[in-house]
Amino acid sequence: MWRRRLGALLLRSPPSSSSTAASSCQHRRRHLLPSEEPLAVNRLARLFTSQAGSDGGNSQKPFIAFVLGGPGSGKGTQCTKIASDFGFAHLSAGDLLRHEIASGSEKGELILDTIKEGRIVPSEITVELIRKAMETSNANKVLIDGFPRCEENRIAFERIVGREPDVVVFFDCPEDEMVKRLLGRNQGRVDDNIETIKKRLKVFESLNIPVIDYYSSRGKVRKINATGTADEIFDAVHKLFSSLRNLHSAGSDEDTIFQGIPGVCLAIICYLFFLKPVLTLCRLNLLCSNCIYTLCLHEIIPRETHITL
Ligand SMILES: Nc1ncnc2c1ncn2[C@@H]1O[C@H](COP(=O)(O)OP(=O)(O)OP(=O)(O)O)[C@@H](O)[C@H]1O
Ligand SMILES: Nc1ccn([C@@H]2O[C@H](COP(=O)(O)O)[C@@H](O)[C@H]2O)c(=O)n1
Repeated sequence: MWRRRLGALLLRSPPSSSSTAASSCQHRRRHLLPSEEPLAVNRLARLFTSQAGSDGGNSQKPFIAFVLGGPGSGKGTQCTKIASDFGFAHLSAGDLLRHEIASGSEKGELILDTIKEGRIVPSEITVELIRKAMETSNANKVLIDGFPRCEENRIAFERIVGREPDVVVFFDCPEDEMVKRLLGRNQGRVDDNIETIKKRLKVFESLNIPVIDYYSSRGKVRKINATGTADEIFDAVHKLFSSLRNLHSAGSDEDTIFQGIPGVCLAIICYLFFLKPVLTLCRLNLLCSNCIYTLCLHEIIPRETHITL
């Protein structure tokens, strides 16, 4: 796997088409034409890609945004807009669970009872549905809406999917506004009644807020004020995602990422050639053992260690 990653680091990627508490939780680029490639880059690329496999698919890990907020804070509404403007696949944990009920699966009854009670479905079930949906979508940018709802969800995702999110978007909305929105939703949901809504709000406070706090401590949370009209909120969301896209051009359809050129000389050659900054592996500007270690063991170099010239 790390070999594929090494290859991806130096190869140009082709433009892609646009594309309350559960029982368990309660326990708490720019394209280089081949002929134009500078010699040094060519050599380096060969060095890495001679070992790299080609799977012909989306070998990049997807950019993952978790979208959190209380019930009725507008997560689903905003995710639809984000997906449409930024080409994300929108995976709603609640929708996946409701589809599972509708499919007549043997887990359906347990899921329905749990949703009616406003509690959280066992993480293994939800994470497996998300994992399958991610695999099916094969998207390079994924919004996971309404997940993780508790620490158990979060830990199960990290274990089963083997990833942390790139960013966590938190829609911050006052309770009375959320209740008003849910009571007016009119989509026939079994949990849009005042009794269940009160339970969901309690679960949000007791189980979901700690997850948001956890990701805050890791610098991943971007809080959005979720009051105002959906369009007003989306203005802020749009700004946020525009800046994320610029920061991590991962998955951007227009920009080809060219990253991972080790060595300041190569980075300068690339800069002159591409007339744009090139990401380098580390501040030492050498393909030193630390970078190799990071590549091999973690398959990806943390974005925080990338620098632009
Ligand atoms: N900014 C807004 N102002 C008023 N109503 C809104 C706003 N955003 C969404 N709504 C409405 O509020 C209701 C709940 O919105 P939405 O389904 O997006 O919330 P959610 O956070 O996904 O809820 P849940 O967690 O229950 O799925 C919907 O009827 C939606 O049309
Ligand atoms: N990670 C999750 C997400 C949702 N649920 C259950 O589904 C209900 C509805 O979810 P929405 O995101 O559509 O509001 C929610 O109240 C939970 O019962 C879950 O268990 N785990």
